[in-house]
Amino acid sequence: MTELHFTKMQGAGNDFVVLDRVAEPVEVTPQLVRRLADRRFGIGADQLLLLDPPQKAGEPLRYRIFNSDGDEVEQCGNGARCIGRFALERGYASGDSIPFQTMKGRICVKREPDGRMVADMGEPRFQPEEIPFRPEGLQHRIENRIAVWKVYCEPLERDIEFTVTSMGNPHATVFTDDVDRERIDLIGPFLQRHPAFPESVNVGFVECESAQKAKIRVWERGPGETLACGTGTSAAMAAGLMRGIFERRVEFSARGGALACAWEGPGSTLSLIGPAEVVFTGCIEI
Ligand SMILES: N[C@H](CCC[C@H](N)C(=O)O)C(=O)O
Repeated sequence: MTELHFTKMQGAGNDFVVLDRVAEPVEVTPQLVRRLADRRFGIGADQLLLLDPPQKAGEPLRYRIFNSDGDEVEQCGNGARCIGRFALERGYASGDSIPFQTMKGRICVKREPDGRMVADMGEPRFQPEEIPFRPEGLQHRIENRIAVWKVYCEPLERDIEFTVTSMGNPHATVFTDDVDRERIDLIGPFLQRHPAFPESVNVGFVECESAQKAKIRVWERGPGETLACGTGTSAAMAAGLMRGIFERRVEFSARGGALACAWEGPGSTLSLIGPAEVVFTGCIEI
């Protein structure tokens, strides 16, 4: 048995177990991820975040993400802010910002004077092959600068419309009049199982209050509904800007807290602003 030191963190209620493998190399298997993420037999988390040494000389530290089901995924926005704060407080960078290498490219995280963290999430992508999304046979219309897809949702016995965005990981965004009444527990798994999403998908539900304000819920790939989803919020803001629904900065209220996104449009990267808090540190026998 060995002792594994961990830090429990959360960003707007999306919670993480963070491991510093620069200081404490440990083999991480899907079984270990599931055990650490288990809310009764383990520590409990939506995702496990790894801070790893650079993969190649001259590259930044590596940031890896595992969903609570043990699968490694490409990106996690709330996790980016948390791992950024974690790495800065451990002195892995001087100043108030730090870059990371992720599975799908480089991101950078910066500490704001008010204590919130800003994650530069890269440029949102919308082409089906970038998601990945295989819309064969699905109807769509072009709204402003983006395709809005339509699919018949058997569990609801009605059509649903969504846009697709990649933030490195795949997202479908459903705009709705009442986010609290949406059966996201039916629509989420339905789209995740749909053959159009060969790598499944995170499904966001957005209720616009104005061009600068919205409520959001996300049925994530992996844990299901989380209290907040950073990449889902980023994908929703990007899709909304392309549809002409949102302006270039939007304040979101998720069930676990407040997030904000700023994006100037295609050709620029999107910023995700929000909290990143340490809940407790500990060690566990593995
Ligand atoms: N469930 C996501 C990963 C975590 C995303 C979320 N927690 C965030 O803050 O972006 C996926 O399978 O792509």
